[in-house]
Amino acid sequence: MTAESPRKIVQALRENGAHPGYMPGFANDHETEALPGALPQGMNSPQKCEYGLYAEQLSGTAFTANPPERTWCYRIRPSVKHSTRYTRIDVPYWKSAPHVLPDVASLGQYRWSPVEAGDVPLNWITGMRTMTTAGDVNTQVGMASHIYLVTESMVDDYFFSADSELLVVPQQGRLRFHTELGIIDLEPKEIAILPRGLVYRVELLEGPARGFVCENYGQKFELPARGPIGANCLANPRDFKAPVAAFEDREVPSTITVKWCGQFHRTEIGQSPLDVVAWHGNYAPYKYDLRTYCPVGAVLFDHPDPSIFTVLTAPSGVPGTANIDFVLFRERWMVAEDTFRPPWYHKNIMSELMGNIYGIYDAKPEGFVPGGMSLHNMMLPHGPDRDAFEGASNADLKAEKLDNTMSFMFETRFPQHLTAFAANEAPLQDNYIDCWASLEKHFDGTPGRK
Ligand SMILES: O=C(O)Cc1cc(O)ccc1O
Ligand SMILES: [Fe+2]
Repeated sequence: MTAESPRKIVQALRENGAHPGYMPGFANDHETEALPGALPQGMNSPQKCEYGLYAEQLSGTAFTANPPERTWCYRIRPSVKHSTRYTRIDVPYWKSAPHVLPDVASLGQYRWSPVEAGDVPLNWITGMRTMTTAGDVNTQVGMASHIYLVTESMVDDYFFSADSELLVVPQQGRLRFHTELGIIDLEPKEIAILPRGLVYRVELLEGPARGFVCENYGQKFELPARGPIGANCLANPRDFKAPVAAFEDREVPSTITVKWCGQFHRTEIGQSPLDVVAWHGNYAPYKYDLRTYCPVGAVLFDHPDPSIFTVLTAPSGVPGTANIDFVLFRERWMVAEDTFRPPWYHKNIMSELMGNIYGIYDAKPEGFVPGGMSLHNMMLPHGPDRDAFEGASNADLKAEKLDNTMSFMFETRFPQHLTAFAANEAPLQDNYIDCWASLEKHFDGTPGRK
């Protein structure tokens, strides 16, 4: 086993005190209290709550959804207690769909080098850089992809998105999400899901921090149907961790910024809104260690569709056709015989936004670097670059470990539109298309495998 193996990680966690701050399970019905007895038992709305707390429900699905997702919070003050009306503010780099610019061509194969943070301090809100948008935030379909750059903490400033759930994929640095429902620490090789409507602030633990965000306007991410794979492997439910309750009783002038229908609004509040002393329910943030993802793949020949590597999927309402699939390309053994092992050449009705967390991606040995992104939009051809093609076509097909590699894909059924930032400001690799230019013609009309 390597240093990165799940067994070693679990052992290390035990030695360090076994993460007292998290509860295992995907979309479990959790209960947690930071003060003894704060959580009512057997009912949700007692006439008076323990400690003088207020009961408040956060509904993440329609009341009548099946299953409904909601969480009961027992808090120092109800969230409605804020001191000013909402004031519209500008967050110029965080865009929402529909955002189709007449002078930006989204049709094309695109690749970007890593976006770097400059000298201006950036927090979770000001450092969000939208790369693509798809669908429509108002009708709750589609998504946006972002790069985040964080060089400073939010202190008495809080945020929530009414538009979306955020899937956070760190690539560099460490962040702490102080949320209404508890604290999540996040670093590369982990992901977090921040549900729609949840209030939080983001502290920089180790900077600069950079990563990718998939902003899901639609139905929540869920575990994919397992079909013939059966009950185990891929992302196992127990490896998702929700935080235990943690609250702040802090009376200081604070702000809450709300993303709502693509606009940003701010209100002032006289205290920390992270004042939930106890909660129970199945609508919560969670984190997941990507090293616990157990890949299943070709054990004899051929290359399966990348859906085999789906970590989470957000349904679109059309069965089998996701609003978003979150797909992980991680370390694994390649053993397929008489097979071209890297991804094949293809055109896809879904649009593919990829990011590199670390290492080398097998279809693109050069240019697709950690922190970088690529976009292969709806029905646009792509596949291995020339070196990957020639290398894999002539390789000695012994069992080989693809080691030290982690890339991912946000794959959506909707075409993705570039923002002006992606087209003009981010480090676009203008020569990306050339990576296929030197693919040779091998055909000469005579039979034989060449
Ligand atoms: O384009 C890509 O590199 C992503 C991808 C990987 C794969 O193994 C099969 C299809 C696919 O789109
Ligand atoms: Fe692809």
